[in-house]
Amino acid sequence: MAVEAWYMDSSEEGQRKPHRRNPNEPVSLDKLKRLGVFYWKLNADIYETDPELERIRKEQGYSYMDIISIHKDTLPNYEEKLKMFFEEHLHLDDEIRYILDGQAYFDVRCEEERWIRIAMKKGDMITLPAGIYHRFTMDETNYTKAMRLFVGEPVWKAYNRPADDFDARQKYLATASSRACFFWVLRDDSSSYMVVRLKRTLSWR
Ligand SMILES: CSCCC(=O)/C(O)=C/O
Ligand SMILES: [Fe+2]
Repeated sequence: MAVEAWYMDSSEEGQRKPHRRNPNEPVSLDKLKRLGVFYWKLNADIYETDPELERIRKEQGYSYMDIISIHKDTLPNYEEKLKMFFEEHLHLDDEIRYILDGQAYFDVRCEEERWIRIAMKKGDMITLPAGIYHRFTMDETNYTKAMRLFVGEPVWKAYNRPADDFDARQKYLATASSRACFFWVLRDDSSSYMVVRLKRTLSWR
């Protein structure tokens, strides 16, 4: 089953709670793609030898990887780190995470400034694009083990919002809006003439 995502309610109650709206307002994988968030489902039981993971790493250039176990007994400065992860922030590079065990939430800001909560479970791998505002929290189980991947030498630096002046943010906004426009045309009218024209306008090859 694909990853589940939904628009969050606006309650201030515990960050680890699901914060679904009532009725629930699900978010599709297509919507996530339009935001530049990409998803794979893998078999985490064989991550050490998984040819599918190898293929993705080669294809995407994810040369670096390490594993982080997030639990109060395993992560030094657990509370402080969780507080930091939950601040709305961006990175200048893509954030790539693969859940090997346990579960947790990533929240991403959509174009309308609403929070989308992505429920990450064992076997879920996502990339959050450079420049997207997001945050991370444990859920009520308080445990996850994740593989962190990176293109080249990792840079973990996070910039809390507001961080609008960074090139990565401006680039993100430009590509997200062209992507949204492109998907809109595809949905509205997939006539090849329109699509080709739009690709040209956006300099897409
Ligand atoms: C699951 S890894 C911890 C979270 C993190 O590294 C990050 O940058 C969250 O946005
Ligand atoms: Fe982050």
